[in-house]
Amino acid sequence: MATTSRTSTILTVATIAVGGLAAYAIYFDYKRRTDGNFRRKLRKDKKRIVKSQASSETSKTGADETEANDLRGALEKVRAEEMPTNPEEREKYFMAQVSIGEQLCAQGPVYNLPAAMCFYRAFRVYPSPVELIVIYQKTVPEPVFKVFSRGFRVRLSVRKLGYYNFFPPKSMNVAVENLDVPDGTGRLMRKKILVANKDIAAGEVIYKEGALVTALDLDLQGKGTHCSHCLREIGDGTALRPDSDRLNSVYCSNTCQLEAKLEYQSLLFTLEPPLPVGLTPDVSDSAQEDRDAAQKAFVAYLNHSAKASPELVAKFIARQVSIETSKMVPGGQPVPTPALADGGDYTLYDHLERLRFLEVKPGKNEMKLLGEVLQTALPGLEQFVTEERHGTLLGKMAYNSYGVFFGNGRDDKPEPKERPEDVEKTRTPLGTARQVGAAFYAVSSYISHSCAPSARPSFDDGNAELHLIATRDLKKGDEITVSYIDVAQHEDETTVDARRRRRMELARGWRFACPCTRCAEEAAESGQTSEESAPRDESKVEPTVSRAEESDIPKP
Ligand SMILES: C[S@@+](CC[C@H](N)C(=O)[O-])C[C@H]1O[C@@H](n2cnc3c(N)ncnc32)[C@H](O)[C@@H]1O
Repeated sequence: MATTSRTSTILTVATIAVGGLAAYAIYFDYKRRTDGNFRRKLRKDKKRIVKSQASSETSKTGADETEANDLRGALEKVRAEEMPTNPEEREKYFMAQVSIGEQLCAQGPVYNLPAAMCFYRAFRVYPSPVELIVIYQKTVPEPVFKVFSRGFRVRLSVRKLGYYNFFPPKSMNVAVENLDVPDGTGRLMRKKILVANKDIAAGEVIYKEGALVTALDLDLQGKGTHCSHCLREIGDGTALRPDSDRLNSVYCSNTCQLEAKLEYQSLLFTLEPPLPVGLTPDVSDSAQEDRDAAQKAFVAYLNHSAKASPELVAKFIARQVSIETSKMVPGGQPVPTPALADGGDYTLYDHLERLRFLEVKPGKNEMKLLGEVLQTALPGLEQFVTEERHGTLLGKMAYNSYGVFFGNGRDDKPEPKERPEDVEKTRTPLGTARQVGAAFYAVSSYISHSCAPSARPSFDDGNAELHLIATRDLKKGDEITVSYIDVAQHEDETTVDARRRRRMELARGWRFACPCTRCAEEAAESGQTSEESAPRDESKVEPTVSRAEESDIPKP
């Protein structure tokens, strides 16, 4: 592949990783509108195909319907076929299918569907589906590519609707269920809850879950007391301090240093090649200077904001890009990829897409500063971090993150300068003030709050891996809850005070009125009948998710 074409493929794969597979269509459209070479190539392909097809173009009446049925039938057939399992056979199969597909393309429009199915078979065994679509888009004749894309869209919707059949992995002993609850305006909103999928005894570990991204509290960054990647406490003088790291990161081990480098650090906070060896486009000295300046400005912003969510967003984007692009290097160093589903070919973006969030207003210039870090590392990547996407990502990180704490937590965290309602909150049963950092988890994000929770997060390995422990015996199907806040009644509080404090913190951080039995019982005991200033639940899901998920919620 020529260098420029290779570079643009890498970039497209990276941008799709950020936006999800569905964003591919938007990218395609963008390229068509803006890229002269791309348009010329399409026109050329089109002419060639139109010429070969003109002779056999007949009446189209009823053709669409027949085509759709034929396509569905053909996809079903391919899905039922066995796929080779070992890598060499898969490669041979891939080459054979592409070659037959190419031959069929030359045979005229009657063969468009069989040709597209060959490309679809090849697609099923290719390790980086995103990359292959980009290549197909550039090389497969347009009419055949159209049939393939239609099939691909069918596959996307099947994939979308089937997500919870694969996620979370059965080995985690939990499942996601729907719960339709009043939203405070007379309508129902669909919440997701986590339930046990087997009986679990009090004290047992329900599951262990690794963080998708972490952010050490900014006042601890660079101190050498905690690992910037896994958040582990580090013994005196044993911290590894890589040179020229803009964030001042330190690591507890070579493993953490390498993981961080592969997942996000190279792209965001160093001048090292942002992508695996062999994929990084050449960069000039002046571009490196721009990169340096952009990273310094972003880090200055992070330190000033003292919030974890902007850092979590940046690391999440970088990790997606690293995972997807690393698949393009056969035999290269694999970027650690979390096993979050029992098959189903889901990307990191799929695990984020369905999560509920509150809208947040990013800090001034935040998106621009992040965009410049991305743009100076991989020019073009920034175009996918639109204002809307950035706001959504930020909302999801801020709303779903857990605080990581060890033992009883720290007690030396600086007092926040913001107003109480603006202080960033993570789910921490000891209170956010006691965490050493924040971390984002795909499965644990689904756990609802209760003031008398059925489980608690614990970090017993001394790092950011979350161990979920049952606080009482659970039966299969029971809801798993944790406390998002400190729910203990403190010595200086009456029951009424403690209840009020809990409800205030939940309203500030997550904007919902806790309906748990403890809140209800305590209200009844103290003779409170009406709810004091219950906030309307303003949390939401992305429109693509609500359209699919909420269409079957009963209307009032
Ligand atoms: C971080 S999300 C947890 C996952 C969420 N249950 C979902 O539907 O995706 C937090 C949101 O879940 C809902 N939630 C959590 N605990 C709740 C509870 N005890 N009662 C009602 N809603 C709750 C609220 O909408 C809250 O803002």
